[in-house]
Amino acid sequence: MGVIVCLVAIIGVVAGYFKWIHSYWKRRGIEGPVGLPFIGSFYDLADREKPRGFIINKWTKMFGKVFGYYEGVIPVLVVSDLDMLQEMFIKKFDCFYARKTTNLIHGNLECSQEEPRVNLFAARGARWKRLRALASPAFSVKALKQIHETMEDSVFSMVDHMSKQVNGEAFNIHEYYQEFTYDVISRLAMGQTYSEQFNNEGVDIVKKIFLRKNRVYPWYLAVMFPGFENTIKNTFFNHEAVRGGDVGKLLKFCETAVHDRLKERADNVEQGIENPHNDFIDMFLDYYTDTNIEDNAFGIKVEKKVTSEDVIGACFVFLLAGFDTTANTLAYASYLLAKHPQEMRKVQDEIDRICTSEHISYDDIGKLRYMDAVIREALRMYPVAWFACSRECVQATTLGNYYIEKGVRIEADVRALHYSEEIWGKNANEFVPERWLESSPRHNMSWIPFGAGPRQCVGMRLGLSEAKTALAHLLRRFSILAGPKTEKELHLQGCTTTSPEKVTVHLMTRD
Ligand code: HEM
Repeated sequence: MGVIVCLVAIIGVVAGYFKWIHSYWKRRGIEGPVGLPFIGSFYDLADREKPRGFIINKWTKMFGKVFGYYEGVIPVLVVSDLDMLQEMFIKKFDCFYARKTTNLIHGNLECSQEEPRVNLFAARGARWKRLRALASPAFSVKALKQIHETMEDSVFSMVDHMSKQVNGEAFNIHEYYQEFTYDVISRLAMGQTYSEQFNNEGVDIVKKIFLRKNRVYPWYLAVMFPGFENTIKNTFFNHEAVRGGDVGKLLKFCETAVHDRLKERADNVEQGIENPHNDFIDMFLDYYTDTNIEDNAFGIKVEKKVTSEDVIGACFVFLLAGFDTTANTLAYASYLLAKHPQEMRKVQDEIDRICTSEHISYDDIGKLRYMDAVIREALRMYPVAWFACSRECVQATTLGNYYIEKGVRIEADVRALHYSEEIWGKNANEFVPERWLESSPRHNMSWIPFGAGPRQCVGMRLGLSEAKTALAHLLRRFSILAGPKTEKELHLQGCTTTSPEKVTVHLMTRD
């Protein structure tokens, strides 16, 4: 009897504690969904078949431009107020330099003992600053011009593969884009020598990583007990939601590539051969050190040095980020163009006018204004990485009239911004590339598919030039058309980025 009373008392205290935690927003006069006991809204937001962006947007419609929910015990504020976002992403970056982590279960991301292998996407503070400084040169205009030929070669290969579908049955064009973007990033980042589309084992692995489920017990534990995230990570290390399964396979692949390269480079030095600069691994390894790096405090100059763990982390994140986002962007743009043949012909006319030789140069791509408008509009209607447009408060401050405590996580409702009639007018729900050709001024937080501020997507220029080069070559030879099998509405999936399950179109020779 005594044991039962004790148990009931403990359960009562624990339940009371969680209930109190889940009154955080109410105590501050901020509305929002309370969610389930213990896990808050985590369950709703971890449905692979109903991406979180849609759920959050449904709540914005109910509660307004600023509301709060709970990810387990962590209070999360959702914002679609333009000025508050400007403050968070740009003006008060020093208070929000950490991204809210929703992709892997981590230890302390600022501590190299807990997280020796951190990557640019997840890193925080001084570690992030150092990795960003190392990565940025690879994405400069100069660097993109240098790699344009390699990327274009992968485009030729993609168009060749796709041409087998010409004038035939409807097919899933997304698969071809996934092969293409993985090919490009493997060549740029990992030193893959030739195009290997439809022959690359990595594609299946990265596809599965993006389709992982978050409704798994390590995640439930991590959101209920965030203070023990490192212990949870170590206890369930080999779980597919942590560092096992396909994540483990991809990490192993990057690990082998980096260790092999280190050996190759050491051999070169011994034989007096100059080390090459073939890919991102070489670029990073130019700054290699085999001693541990102590990052300085945030804001202080950080030395440009990397460990092998840093390079493995970089390869991992580039393979993932470079693959999925651009393939999805291409798939969405193709879907919209297939459904809007007039707009597709306008893109084709522009390509015919500007791209007059066999190769399409980086500079030609920059002149395709209508194409640029189409891609921007596709990313407005289908922002692929809205989960990443988030931050964690690392130093208490205010946003607008709201006091924000350290540890509060903040998420932009990108869909609310991108579909706002206040911003885009009455036709916000329609595909209208022309809106990008007008010079009407808009708040710079109105369109944030690449995020904003110092942590804006480092690969933005690469992703855009890749998507435009691929579409320019494809549409110059073929037309993408909708047919009876084309989806009326795309089925979108994913717990992190938002991918279409498939995009079914026809490819036809041009009249
Ligand atoms: C159309 C394509 C792409 C889209 C829509 C996209 C979107 C995004 C978004 C929304 C963020 C978060 C930004 C923020 O927090 O403010 C991000 C970050 C990032 N992206 Fe992209 N991305 C794309 C292509 C790429 C490519 C091609 C690469 C690399 C090869 C890449 C690598 C990264 C990395 C490393 C970060 C983290 C940057 C940091 O925290 O400093 N992305 N991306």
